[in-house]
Amino acid sequence: MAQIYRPAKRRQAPAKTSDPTPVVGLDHQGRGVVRTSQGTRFIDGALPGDMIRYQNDGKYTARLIQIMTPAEHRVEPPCSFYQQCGGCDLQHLELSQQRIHKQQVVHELLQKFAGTEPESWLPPHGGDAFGYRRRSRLAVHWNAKRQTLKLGFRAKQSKEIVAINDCMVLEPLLNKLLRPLQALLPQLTLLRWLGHVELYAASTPVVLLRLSDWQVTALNDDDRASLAAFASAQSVAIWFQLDTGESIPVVGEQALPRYLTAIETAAKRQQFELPYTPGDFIQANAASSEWMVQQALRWLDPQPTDTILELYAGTGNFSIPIAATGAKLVAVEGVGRMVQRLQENLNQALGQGHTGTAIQADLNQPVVTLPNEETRYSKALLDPARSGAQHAVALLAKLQIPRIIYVSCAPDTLARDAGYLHEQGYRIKLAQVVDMFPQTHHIETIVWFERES
Ligand SMILES: C[S@@+](CC[C@H](N)C(=O)[O-])C[C@H]1O[C@@H](n2cnc3c(N)ncnc32)[C@H](O)[C@@H]1O
Repeated sequence: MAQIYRPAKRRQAPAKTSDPTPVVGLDHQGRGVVRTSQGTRFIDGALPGDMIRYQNDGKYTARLIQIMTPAEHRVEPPCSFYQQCGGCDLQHLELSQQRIHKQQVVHELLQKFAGTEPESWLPPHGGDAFGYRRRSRLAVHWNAKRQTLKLGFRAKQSKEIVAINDCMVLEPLLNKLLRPLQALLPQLTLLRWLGHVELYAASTPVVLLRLSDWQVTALNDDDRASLAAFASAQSVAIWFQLDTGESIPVVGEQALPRYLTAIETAAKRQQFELPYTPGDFIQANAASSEWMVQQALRWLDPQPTDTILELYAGTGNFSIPIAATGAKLVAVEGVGRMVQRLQENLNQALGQGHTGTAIQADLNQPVVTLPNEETRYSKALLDPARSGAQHAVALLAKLQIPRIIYVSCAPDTLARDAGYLHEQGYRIKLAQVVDMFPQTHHIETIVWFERES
């Protein structure tokens, strides 16, 4: 009989637990940093000032095994899901220190990757520590064999779903929907097409069910009755989102929900209610967003003589307050249906004779053509997604726009883009962190660039 050579399976040596090691930093993803003769390691849950033991679990990462001496600003995380849920990864750090840390991260990334730093910082702006999220996406997993449902958030560093029935950062109105939703979903035939659930709490609360491979005509009477009973008991509207990206109201209030934006000057405050389609972007934290819009507008200082270019405009959170000052506005957004909504919002909020134009363009393309290419813009505001605005900042620099207000939700891409603007002759006059996502490592920053003449 032929003998087949089989190499002995290599046994992985069990990971070694480190000696007691001091944590010396906190990175922009909220991970503690240790430095040893073998290199740097990033460790979830560790804080600068902790003395810890850890085990390596990746090329640059390690797992926290024991906190031998806790850092001065370490606190007991109040959420019972903290150990498993990947959501609020800075709950173990005192809130005021979270904000100091966020500013420090942006400062260091700007120094390191942009080779520049702001001439001044304003202290971080903070709002409510909990109960602030008015928009959230919940992952769903239905185990048909066991007939069990998981509705919640992804676990730390994993695709696993942690079932959550109480989330401390959700607006209470949304938090109270979690248990009833966990009871509702297993009753629905359409559960097998359900990809995820989104919750919105701006005007009418909305539950959006994201369905894959599904036809509206397939909604059966039992499902419709269950959804209607839920919508009525919980005072919510239920919407479906289809593969096309289109969202449709199914039961409950059929009109579009609305979010608020405003412009405030010493003389007056003007508030606008902007319709939006569930599934499209709205800022997650209503109070911080409203504050941020005011701050960005104070720095932008729109005047009726200005022509302002706004990039990544969404449905008008900044655009409507800017155009309300009488400044001429060209607002660019990538998603076609949001551009349409933005133009309608401008028309409805500001009435006849306003000077706001919404246009569609993919700002991730290296070349973006704006209408009336000869237009001289006096100021610009941009608010990109996490991937930043690599090509868009090149456009702004090419147009030689004297003042740029950059609203960023990702400090690493902000630093990259700031580096480019710095090379093109811009300085950072002022910066401020807005704590839009307390308890998490996510960092929102407003940065004011001025072009050296
Ligand atoms: C962070 S949101 C800001 C929206 C708006 N400023 C607000 O406060 O509601 C980013 C916006 O950029 C849009 N966007 C993302 N990628 C884009 C692209 N490649 N080109 C143009 N717009 C894009 C998104 O649709 C979204 O509306």
